Amino acid sequence: MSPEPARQTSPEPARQASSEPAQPASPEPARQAPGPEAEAVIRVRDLAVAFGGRTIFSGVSFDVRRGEVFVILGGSGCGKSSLLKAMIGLFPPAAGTVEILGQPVLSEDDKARQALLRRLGVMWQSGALFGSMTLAENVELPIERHTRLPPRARGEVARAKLGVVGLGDAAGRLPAEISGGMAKRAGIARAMALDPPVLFLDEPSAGLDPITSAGLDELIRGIARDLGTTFVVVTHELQSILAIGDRCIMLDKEAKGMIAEGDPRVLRDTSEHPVVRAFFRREPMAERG
Ligand SMILES: Nc1ncnc2c1ncn2[C@@H]1O[C@H](COP(=O)(O)OP(=O)(O)OP(=O)(O)O)[C@@H](O)[C@H]1O
Repeated sequence: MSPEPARQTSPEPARQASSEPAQPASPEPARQAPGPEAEAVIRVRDLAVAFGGRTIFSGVSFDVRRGEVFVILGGSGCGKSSLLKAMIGLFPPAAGTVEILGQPVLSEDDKARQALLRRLGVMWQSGALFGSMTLAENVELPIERHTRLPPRARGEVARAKLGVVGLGDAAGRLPAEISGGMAKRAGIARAMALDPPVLFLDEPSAGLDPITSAGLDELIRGIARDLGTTFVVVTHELQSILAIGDRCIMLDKEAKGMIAEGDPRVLRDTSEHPVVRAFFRREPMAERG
């Protein structure tokens, strides 16, 4: 796989003059998001998902641009995880198409489909590590399955990936010997094992305390910035959305579709949609329906 072009980064914010009062650290990205001119690495068009005749959502269309952190958000049960699964072709949608890296995810050509899947890294919310294997062995698994690298080289790649997520010293530990935050990091390292240009993360902060969650957000932003990886992240953690998201879409259970798209900070500050406002401002919603 050819290396991805480096992410365009914004210059560091100017240092404050010493006479200015210290500002609290902003949770918001201090970097330039890829603009509309950036290539779309994912194109979702008119997507609908239904289970047993029940439509979860329909008419969902958006692009994910190269190098951005794209967030799928919305309340419980609106179909975020189902959208993620449909995007990577785990099941056929009721309608619509998804193209990733210029290829349809549900290509009839099985070889092409497998080759595309190999280029996508996925970390599931429930994506537990294998308990009997060390972290390094867990990360080695996809390398062993999909490459012909000899064991020693596999081990080196696995340790390098663990180094990227700050677990270089924990390569020999078992999952039971590490914290929940470390396990998420190890899951990201495993998802990165084959250097995917696109990483999908399903609820990465679920079950983490706010400080550990903020550390994970930093990691995601760092990988996007330094390696140019494109992220698609499902989450309903407001802090995370504002910290990592370049752009987002919001799904809604009642609308059975998308109710907002854009920069999450702009949506927070300007959206007139009652559900979007309630979500970003943590306002209670009146009963709907
Ligand atoms: N394989 C399936 N078969 C039948 N129904 C399903 C299946 N997967 C999901 N659903 C239903 O689809 C709806 C959306 O589920 P989904 O998990 O995609 O929502 P979500 O927004 O990710 O929710 P949460 O934030 O609670 O994880 C739910 O009503 C769920 O029960």
